[in-house]
Amino acid sequence: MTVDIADFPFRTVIFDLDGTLIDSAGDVGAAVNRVLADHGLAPIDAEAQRSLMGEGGRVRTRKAFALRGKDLDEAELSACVRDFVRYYAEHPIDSTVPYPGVIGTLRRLADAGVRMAVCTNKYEGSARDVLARLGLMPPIEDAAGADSFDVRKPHPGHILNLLARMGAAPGEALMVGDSIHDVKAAKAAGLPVIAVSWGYTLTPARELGADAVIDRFDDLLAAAAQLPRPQPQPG
Ligand SMILES: O=C(O)COP(=O)(O)O
Ligand SMILES: [Mg+2]
Repeated sequence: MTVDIADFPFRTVIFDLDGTLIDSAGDVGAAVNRVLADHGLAPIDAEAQRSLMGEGGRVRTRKAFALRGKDLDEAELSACVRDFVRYYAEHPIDSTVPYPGVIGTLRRLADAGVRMAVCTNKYEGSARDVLARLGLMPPIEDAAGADSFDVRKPHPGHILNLLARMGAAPGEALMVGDSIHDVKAAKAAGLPVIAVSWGYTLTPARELGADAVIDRFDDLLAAAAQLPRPQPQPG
């Protein structure tokens, strides 16, 4: 189905990053495995690494060590997270790529004047670095991470603070993500949400409670066109 971009009903789109715009689990997982190796622990395989995506580096590091039978106290965890961030920064895009259709779709949206930003549980610095290296910033104009505000997904404040920072109206915004954290944050913030089915979620995308699900990034415009149009806010 071809969609006229002029019919795109939202002025702003907030995208989740990992598992939605970019396939990053390989590079993230390699950094996790380096930290485990520093502690004499065996690496975690690719499938398990994918299941650790979506809640950010601190949760991922804690769960990775737990999978290897080691419970870290808060100070040990902080040190391991610092190492993870450093290792990840050394090799952020060795295997990371935007999913098929991302670059073309973002370009079409940007050309139509739609504003776009990323709301991720990655740290903001890591997110900006990866987006810039992949040539996605612009068209992505802002990125908020786990450390940008005092709340993060699934808290709605992660999205709402980002929209406020952009000067964008929540009532005219759409969220797109791959996990239950994205859907919960969007719904609590009052945004319609489209789930993508190729991400890292263990829950099938159609069970996340999103307003629509897409199986290809190229279907984003058509799916958005089917959603109830945002109502202009008075004032
Ligand atoms: O787990 C992460 O580091 C971030 O994941 P997200 O981009 O899907 O929020
Ligand atoms: Mg994600």
